[in-house]
Amino acid sequence: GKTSEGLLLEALYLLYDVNPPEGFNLRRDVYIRIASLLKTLLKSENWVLVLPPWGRLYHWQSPDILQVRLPWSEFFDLPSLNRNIPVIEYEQFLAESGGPFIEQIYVLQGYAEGWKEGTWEEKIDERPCIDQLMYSKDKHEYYRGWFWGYEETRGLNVSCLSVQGSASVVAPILLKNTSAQSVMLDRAENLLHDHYGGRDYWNTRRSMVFAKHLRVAGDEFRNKYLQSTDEADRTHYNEDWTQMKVKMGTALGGPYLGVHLRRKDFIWGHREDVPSLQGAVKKIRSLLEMLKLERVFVATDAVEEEVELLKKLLPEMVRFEPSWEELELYKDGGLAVIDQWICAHARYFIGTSVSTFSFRIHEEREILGFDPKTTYNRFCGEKEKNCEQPTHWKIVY
Ligand SMILES: C[C@@H]1O[C@H](OP(=O)(O)OP(=O)(O)OC[C@H]2O[C@@H](n3cnc4c(=O)[nH]c(N)nc43)[C@H](O)[C@@H]2O)[C@@H](O)[C@H](O)[C@@H]1O
Repeated sequence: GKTSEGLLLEALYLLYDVNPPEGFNLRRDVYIRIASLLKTLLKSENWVLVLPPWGRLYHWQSPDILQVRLPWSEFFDLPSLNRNIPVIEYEQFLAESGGPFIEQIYVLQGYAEGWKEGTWEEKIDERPCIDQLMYSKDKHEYYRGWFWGYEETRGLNVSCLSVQGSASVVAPILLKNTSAQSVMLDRAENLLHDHYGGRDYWNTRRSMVFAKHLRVAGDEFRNKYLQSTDEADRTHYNEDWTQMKVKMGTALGGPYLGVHLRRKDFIWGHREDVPSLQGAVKKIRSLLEMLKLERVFVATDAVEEEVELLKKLLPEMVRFEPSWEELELYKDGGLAVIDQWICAHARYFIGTSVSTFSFRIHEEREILGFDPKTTYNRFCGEKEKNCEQPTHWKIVY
């Protein structure tokens, strides 16, 4: 993207996608990895990240609402993302680049031979594709693919890259690729973090500010049903995340216990680290007593029968139960964000083992300035012998 005099030409576009079965909060983690790759690219060329539209997620199961081709602005605040790295929505890419074409697609994969124990090295090589390609040629020899539900989009060239390493391992390949103006990395979850939990990680994480309309919906609910306001709870939020730096332990949180109870595919595998509903309620009651709290807010993906049982076991529980209009407006993704936002503002939080949904709540509370003791807690399975609690990832500014 440079002339011989070093002048910047038009932007180069980086696109990416993730393995279809992965959920929303795992995808948020992949965004952080890609953002650090983009920062590496920006050191020498003028790249822009094209945000992959949301849609057709396995966990978004509400019937009768169309949840595809959703822009990031449905869930996140675009100006906040842009204070970290240059990003644009896919629709803007289509308008700017003048057509529904992505010039180069690299499908990321592992190495067919695996890697030898004890000899970890970062590497990347163009290799034959291992799995069957999720792209097929149309009559013009262009590649069709999922492309987030944009049926007109085509790829001009598809090849596979075997990778082992952190996100920036791809940078040399993108930088030396002078011809393509748009490059997509598919199966981007194969890249690791450049530096998990470091300053760069946290800057990107802090820039992922939820869309204002979702925060407002969560705040109104806190106020109305949980007697929780930022004033009383000492959880002031700065609209400009670059200006927000709260001393740990400053936040008090609303007078309620926040709970994330991940169910569905987390219990179908009969995992040892996830409690029964009875077990979870027992823990909730003991926490309420210990914390001298009367209210409990529960975020869960439990199926209807389980919710009914929960209501019997824990009649005082408060949940965000959307009206039809609210469901249509916020969609499954927005409702999950509202649940997370309310959990993030609780006096004390307890989540589910290894759920990225719970992890993102931990981070939100870290940003708000909660004492880690009130955040890094999880339920234990009844049969679990050694119930290790979540790691405290301290925020770095
Ligand atoms: C087994 C693995 O689980 C991983 O899930 P995990 O980390 O919990 O977290 P997520 O990646 O967010 O996927 C779980 C999805 O389920 C819904 N969900 C879960 N809990 C709640 C809740 O309390 N409230 C609301 N409103 N919705 C909830 C929501 O759509 C969320 O994005 C997946 O990312 C992986 O792809 C894989 O499926």
